[in-house]
Amino acid sequence: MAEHDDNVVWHAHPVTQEQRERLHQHRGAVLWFTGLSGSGKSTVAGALEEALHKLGVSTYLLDGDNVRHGLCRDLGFSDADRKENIRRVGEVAKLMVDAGLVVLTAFISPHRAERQMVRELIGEGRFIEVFVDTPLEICEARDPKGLYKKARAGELRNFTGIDSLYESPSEPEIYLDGEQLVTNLIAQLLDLLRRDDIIKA
Ligand SMILES: Nc1ncnc2c1ncn2[C@@H]1O[C@H](COP(=O)(O)OS(=O)(=O)O)[C@@H](OP(=O)(O)O)[C@H]1O
Ligand SMILES: Nc1ncnc2c1ncn2[C@@H]1O[C@H](COP(=O)(O)OP(=O)(O)O)[C@@H](O)[C@H]1O
Repeated sequence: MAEHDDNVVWHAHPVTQEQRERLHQHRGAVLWFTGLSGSGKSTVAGALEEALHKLGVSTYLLDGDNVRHGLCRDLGFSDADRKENIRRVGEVAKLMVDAGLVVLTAFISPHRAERQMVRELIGEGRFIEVFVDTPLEICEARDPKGLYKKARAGELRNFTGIDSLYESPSEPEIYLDGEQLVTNLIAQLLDLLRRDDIIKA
């Protein structure tokens, strides 16, 4: 892969992030959902986006399943490919935060190192790590896509939680009990966004 070229110079444009944020009447930030497959990332992120949209917040939801159909369609589930997946999504999220959006991302993002990489890329105060903590047994019982069944049968390799590692966040900005009602989880997330002055109280 080509590295950064010294002949490529950053260009500062006249309209700033601050001006875009003023227009949106809220700050730009990323809610980075992480958790096992089936933990509830997409469901909770989708419901939160709906609630924010009703409040007039400009949002965008980046979802692993969807991004892997386009931007990351060339990537699989080896450690190296997962790392590249998260790097690309982190860069896209950064641009969207610069545009002044509240970005929601729903990726397993199983490794601490990659989540830390995105945290540093986005910057403290704008990166909100949301740990959807649902026990493996519950995720496996939910199994909406039948993938755990396939992984247990040996038909799917490197499946997170089965034969590929998930490293739980040690200090997420918010911890969600993935067995609670989705409405309770949304209330907790909206409280956090108001408390951190991302959206208006
Ligand atoms: N081997 C393996 N391990 C984990 N997940 C797998 C695998 N193969 C396919 N899938 C499906 O891909 C979805 C996870 O993609 P992500 O981009 O979120 O993964 S990662 O962050 O790069 O680890 C994940 O979606 P979610 O269930 O929504 O998490 C699965 O449906
Ligand atoms: N808080 C919750 N309580 C009960 N079921 C849930 C909850 N959150 C998600 N689910 C269900 O669990 C399954 C997996 O949710 P999903 O959002 O697809 O997880 P992920 O995106 O983490 O793979 C879906 O069938 C969904 O309806």
